[in-house]
Amino acid sequence: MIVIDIEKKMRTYEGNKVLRLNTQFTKGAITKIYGPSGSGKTTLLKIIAGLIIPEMAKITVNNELWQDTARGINLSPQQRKTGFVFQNYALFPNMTVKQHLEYATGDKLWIERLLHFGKLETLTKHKPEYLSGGQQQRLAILRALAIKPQVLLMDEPFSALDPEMRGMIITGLKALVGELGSTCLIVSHNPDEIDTVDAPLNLP
Ligand SMILES: Nc1ncnc2c1ncn2[C@@H]1O[C@H](COP(=O)(O)OP(=O)(O)OP(=O)(O)O)[C@@H](O)[C@H]1O
Repeated sequence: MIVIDIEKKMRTYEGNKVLRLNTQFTKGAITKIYGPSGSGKTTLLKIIAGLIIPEMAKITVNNELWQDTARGINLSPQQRKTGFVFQNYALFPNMTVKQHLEYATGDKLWIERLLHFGKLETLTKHKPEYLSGGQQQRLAILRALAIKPQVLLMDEPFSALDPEMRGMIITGLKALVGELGSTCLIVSHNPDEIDTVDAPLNLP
């Protein structure tokens, strides 16, 4: 579970805006995050991952304090070990599909399972430039899952997938999140994309 209380000034083209949030996200479940462009969806994910430092933050994950600006506590992104699916995938150009996963984990059985889940078993020797957009996006999802993260942060993770593939990935992802007991946040533009048990978070 993530318990979060944050304030972050955002420099937008309309002037300064403050992202304020005091809420919690359930373990073993997916929460969707909506909001107009520029409302701070990506910023929120990066704050949780430790990639953006807010003016005020208290973030607790499964009873472990990750950040408390009042007490000068701030775990590094490496210490937080979140799984992150970036909007632009951020794949390694010189690594094959399999190397991306081996870089994250030594668990060979888990890698096999992920490759099957992401329908990439036949493409293990390919580098990103030889993958389609949808295959690259699936690889980004698998890499994020490879570390069996307590916290899985996904920024528009299904945007390049066709409806059939999207349905399969979402079904598999829900099962994996439940199995790992991860807290998963998904930024989405499409309210109907994925139905979840938890109520969505709507940023103004
Ligand atoms: N490190 C930062 N410090 C201050 N402001 C930032 C920082 N990073 C981004 N911003 C600003 O915060 C605002 C919110 O950006 P963000 O990317 O979180 O929006 P978003 O809701 O994800 O939008 P979109 O749906 O278009 O991806 C933007 O105006 C952006 O310029």
